[in-house]
Amino acid sequence: MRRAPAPAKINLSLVVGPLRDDGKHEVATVLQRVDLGDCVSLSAAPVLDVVGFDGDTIVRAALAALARRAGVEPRWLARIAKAIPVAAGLGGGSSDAATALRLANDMLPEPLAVDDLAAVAAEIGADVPFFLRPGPQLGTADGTVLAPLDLPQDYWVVLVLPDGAVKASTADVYRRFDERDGMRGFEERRAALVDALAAARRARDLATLPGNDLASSPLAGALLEHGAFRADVSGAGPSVYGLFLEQRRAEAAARTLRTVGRTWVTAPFRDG
Ligand SMILES: C[C@@](CO)(OP(=O)(O)O)[C@H](O)COP(=O)(O)OP(=O)(O)OC[C@H]1O[C@@H](n2ccc(N)nc2=O)[C@H](O)[C@@H]1O
Ligand SMILES: Nc1ncnc2c1ncn2[C@@H]1O[C@H](COP(=O)(O)OP(=O)(O)O)[C@@H](O)[C@H]1O
Repeated sequence: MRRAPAPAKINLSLVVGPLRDDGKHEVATVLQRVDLGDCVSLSAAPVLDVVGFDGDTIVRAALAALARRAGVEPRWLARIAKAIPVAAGLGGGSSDAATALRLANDMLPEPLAVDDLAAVAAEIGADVPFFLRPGPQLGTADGTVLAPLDLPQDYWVVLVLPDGAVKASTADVYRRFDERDGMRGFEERRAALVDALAAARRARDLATLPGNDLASSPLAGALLEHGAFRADVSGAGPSVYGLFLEQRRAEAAARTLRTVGRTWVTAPFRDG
């Protein structure tokens, strides 16, 4: 049996552009894994089975796609221990899928090359290839073309999932963006993100990254009032994150915001 963590992500920036012919949007997004995570374990089994989380479709689809690409039968039992809230904009399903792909690929007699594994991941979802890579990444095209970023990691992250917030599907959130005609000026907004990334040497500099074009929340303002140097919605929401320089202030903010929803104090995920 092999086991590995499947960390959540936040989008430190999410610049959205035009709808493409394949139904996805051009984006430029800064993806950062955080230390709140699921755990995925994998063992050899007579058939493909996924246990531990009843609603899983994505780990199953990923393992089936890997087996097809590798020309083998999908003979794995995956076990998911869920800690990341579901449909919260924190990428839990994508992270589970990427972790399962990595573990299963390592068990193949002839593992797929890194690029082939990333291609299988991209078939499963736009966020999945990111979770195959270490460290923060800039995601472009539909989010699956990745480039590593050398960003500060010395801050605390408060996550808030507001009570009663039901996530519209990611597809609906992108559709609403189209209705707002938000894709105007995409090239300029993407260039502004690249410039801000080049300038980000200290944690506090992350405050100058462009925000989230898809979603906004008054909770971001509340986190800033509690001392966050940056706060925004993660992905299509509804989770909101705040970045703090001091653990003490992060914990105080999380305690106060427990009146509006579930909160976590975490930090950038470190490999190894
Ligand atoms: C918004 C983001 C930000 O990281 O994440 P979440 O908030 O869902 O975690 C991603 O772009 C979501 O990635 P993911 O959740 O993997 O999306 P997918 O399964 O590939 O696509 C679901 C649907 O979202 C829309 N979609 C997704 C990615 C993209 N670049 N453009 C889109 O328009 C499409 O309608 C697609 O059918
Ligand atoms: N292993 C899984 N973990 C979480 N969600 C899953 C999983 N498999 C399928 N899903 C479905 O994927 C959708 C997106 O879930 P998730 O990845 O948690 O959130 P998000 O896309 O908001 O980051 C949910 O509707 C959920 O039911």
